[in-house]
Amino acid sequence: MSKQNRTVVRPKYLSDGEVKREGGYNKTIYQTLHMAYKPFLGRIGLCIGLGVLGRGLLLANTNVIGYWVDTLVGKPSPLTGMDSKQIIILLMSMVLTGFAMTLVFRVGFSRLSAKAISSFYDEVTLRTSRLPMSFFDNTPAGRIITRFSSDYGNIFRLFGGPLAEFLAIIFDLVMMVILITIANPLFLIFVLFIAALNYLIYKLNQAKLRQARRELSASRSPSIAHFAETTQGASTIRSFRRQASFTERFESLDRYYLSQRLYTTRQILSFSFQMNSLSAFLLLITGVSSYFMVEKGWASIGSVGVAFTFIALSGNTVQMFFEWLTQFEEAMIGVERLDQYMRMELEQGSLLPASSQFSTGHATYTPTLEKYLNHRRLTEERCASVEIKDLWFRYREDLPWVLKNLNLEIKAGERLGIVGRTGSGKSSLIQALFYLYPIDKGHIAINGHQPKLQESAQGVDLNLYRQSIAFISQEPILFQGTLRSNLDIDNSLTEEKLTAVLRQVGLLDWVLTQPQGLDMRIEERGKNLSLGERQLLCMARCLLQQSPIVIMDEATSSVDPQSEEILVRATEEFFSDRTQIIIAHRLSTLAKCDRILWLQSGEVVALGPTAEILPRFKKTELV
Ligand SMILES: Nc1ncnc2c1ncn2[C@@H]1O[C@H](COP(=O)(O)OP(=O)(O)OP(=O)(O)O)[C@@H](O)[C@H]1O
Repeated sequence: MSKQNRTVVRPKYLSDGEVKREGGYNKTIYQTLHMAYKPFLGRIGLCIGLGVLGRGLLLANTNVIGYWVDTLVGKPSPLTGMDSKQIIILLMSMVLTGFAMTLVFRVGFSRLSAKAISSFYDEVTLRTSRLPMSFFDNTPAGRIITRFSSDYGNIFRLFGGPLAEFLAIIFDLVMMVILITIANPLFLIFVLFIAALNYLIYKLNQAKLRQARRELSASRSPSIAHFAETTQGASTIRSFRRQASFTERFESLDRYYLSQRLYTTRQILSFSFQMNSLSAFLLLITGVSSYFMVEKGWASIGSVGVAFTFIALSGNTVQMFFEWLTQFEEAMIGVERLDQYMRMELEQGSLLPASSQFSTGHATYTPTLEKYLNHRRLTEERCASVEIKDLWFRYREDLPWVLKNLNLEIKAGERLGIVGRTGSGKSSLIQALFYLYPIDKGHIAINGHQPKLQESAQGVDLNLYRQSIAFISQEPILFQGTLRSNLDIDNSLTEEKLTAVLRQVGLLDWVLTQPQGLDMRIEERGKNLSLGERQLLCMARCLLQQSPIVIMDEATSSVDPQSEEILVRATEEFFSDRTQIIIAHRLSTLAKCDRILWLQSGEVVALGPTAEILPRFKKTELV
């Protein structure tokens, strides 16, 4: 397909923005593969040794048969003096030993390689889950999914097993060169000539093939991203009857992907055709030359038989080698794309767990520190104070400030309500409290502790800091799994404790009516539960977390009056000994707050006792 043709298919609203690399691979991928295979190098070396020997024994049969032919026509050979029975036994033993060695190599190598490449996947996951929030804001989910599914699929399809096949082909080629040379060194010239021509054809195609595969990988994610977005918004799309435009967009993106696939397939076919033609041509030359070599007495019939068999076989093997090489390239492009995620800078203050094996320059916990932190809390008190000092906050350097010079102290055990019109910065203040985005100016501290965001800075561990805040968000977040796993994330709580908390939030009767009780299945994002049930479950999870600070972001906006009452009670009773920060659109929920913070365009309009600020806010904003 011509370049022009391919541009026509490209959809006009392809907005995925995948970065397409050109030229050679990123050098870091070799380091990455080395780190993945390092723990297995000894055993892999042993498997490879067995593989080479095994293939050698299987192929050397041809040489033994060649010597046998020479013996039969009366020429001296290494087998002179052996009878047919002994030669057959020798051949059989070589085949059986070679077969057993090849089997051990294939099975052993494939298992080790699969383990090595899975460790790479784990390491990428460890780092990707710790990337800054801005990465997730700016990267469509489909693009991330493609890297972890399609790209990783390409890697595993080769490194997870068939790489042994590819290596076996390489062993065959090496052994063939050795065995041809043993049969008659003159044939080495043919072998080198064949190898050079094959290499030339490969080089002529390599850049085009590599680029086609890269483009193919990059063209997959826009349609997957669009698909994911469509399934998430299916009910909205139906209610606005926008199915047609979504389908059209999907088809357009999919056509783009298919055109890339077609283009790549054509490149591979053209390459295969060139290799096939070359093999046929070379076989003809070798056949004719061998005839003249025997005629001139430069080679025995047996050695010509051996060399001709190998050269005919090597034509196929070389072709297979280059076909595998293109698959290898596809896998390497996958490694390159995942490696890119693995090398990204982590969120400020985030450290890799001590179990991380790859050294990529990211800060990592020591096992002692990790163990120590597992049993630590920021404070053993039931509540904690929050200090916000000269805080300026924005989501990215190129975006405007959303919180401007905020100064505020929330006392331990205080209940603070936050009000403000939509877009005034209420939720952003919560993001800032968690340090989810870098804070360039000012700081926030809990009980006087700021998180340690740089290695050289002072402060407490970021996770320890975050654990001291529990959050009930606008949209209750539940995960696929059981009810129990959603409440007890690290599986450390007793049944009694879980039941007691469910009773507190008024959900126990409902749970008991479920056939599987606490083990009932929760679907993706809790979509098999009502919004109110989801919110109450999040409330229960929050209670179990026992954090000294509890944040509720519009927690009462979408539950029925009865559930709202439970939530209001929960705020007043269950969390009464905690520091509470409440953002509620129903101002009745805020009536029991000690103080109200009134925000407008990211600035403080007023901060004071509820009885004073709430009526002022109502008068100004709700008239
Ligand atoms: N992830 C983000 N990236 C960039 N800008 C954002 C992001 N989230 C919010 N903003 C911007 O920050 C400003 C404050 O938004 P915020 O969500 O804090 O308002 P809010 O007071 O909580 O509004 P609401 O009551 O509607 O939830 C808005 O202008 C919004 O566009």
